Amino acid sequence: MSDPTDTLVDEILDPTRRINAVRPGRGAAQSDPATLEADSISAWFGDHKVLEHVSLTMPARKVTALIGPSGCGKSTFLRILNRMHELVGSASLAGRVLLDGEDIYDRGRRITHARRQIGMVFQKPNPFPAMSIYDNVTAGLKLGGIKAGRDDRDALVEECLTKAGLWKEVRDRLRQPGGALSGGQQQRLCIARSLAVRPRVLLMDEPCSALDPTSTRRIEETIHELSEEVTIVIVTHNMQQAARVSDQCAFFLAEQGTPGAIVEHGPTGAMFDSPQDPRTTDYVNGRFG
Ligand SMILES: Nc1ncnc2c1ncn2[C@@H]1O[C@H](COP(=O)(O)OP(=O)(O)OP(=O)(O)O)[C@@H](O)[C@H]1O
Repeated sequence: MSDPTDTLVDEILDPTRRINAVRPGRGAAQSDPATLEADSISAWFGDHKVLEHVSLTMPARKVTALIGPSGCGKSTFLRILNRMHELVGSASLAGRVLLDGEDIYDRGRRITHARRQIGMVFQKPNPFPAMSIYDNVTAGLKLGGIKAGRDDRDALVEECLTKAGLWKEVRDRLRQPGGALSGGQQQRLCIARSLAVRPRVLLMDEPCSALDPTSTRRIEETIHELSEEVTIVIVTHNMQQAARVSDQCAFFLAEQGTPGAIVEHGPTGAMFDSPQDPRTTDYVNGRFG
């Protein structure tokens, strides 16, 4: 796993982002939720093939859950969706990832272009612990040397913390360190930080696995509230969570040493109530994995 801070820095290095980043509520065209489409993705670490011909459409304004047993390639697939996979030295891939029809892997397309439009929230909350809550949200702007007036920054901080469901809890202590928040609050702060650069897609890699049930519920509410603002793709091991938060699910499986592939995908209700493949039935009913 690469250092998420690098991603954050990369996300905001393009100065064309300036207007959208600092003007809450404007720049709708560039920050509208996008449809993400994986087209026949295969992936390797060295000569170990871990994904084979994975195709999946993740529609705009919907929550897509990636489910499946450990090691079937869910996180690898997620990292391919915002070009983080290529940060691993031995990693390679084939296939295309289309963001509203444009391949993020096209020659000549900068890696930063994908990263700033497709944000990521990690398993373990990773705010800058000594930095204030306020500065955590605006960290991306500062690291990129993007200048914003005080009023714009204040508005952006309030907007992003509100969207992340944290504003009411921290509005009176914005100058306190991010590290002083609870685990669940830290994760929502990380979501707010991701939103500050106005991504069109938000990838979440088991965002609740380090959190207690109450914080988990709060993050799930946040995911629900955000889905109108940004396309969401979430990896989760928790079947109840997948059922609660997602509109559609994709079930990944790597059988007997074969690379991971999607066994079945579809609307979440159908995946849980009437799966087509017996392996999906067994997995969603907790018979393996
Ligand atoms: N950096 C890496 N170098 C080499 N192999 C890796 C690397 N990351 C993952 N793999 C391998 O790729 C395969 C898929 O791993 P991945 O983490 O994508 O699965 P996963 O479904 O997300 O698992 P989990 O649910 O346990 O997180 C596994 O065999 C894993 O060992």
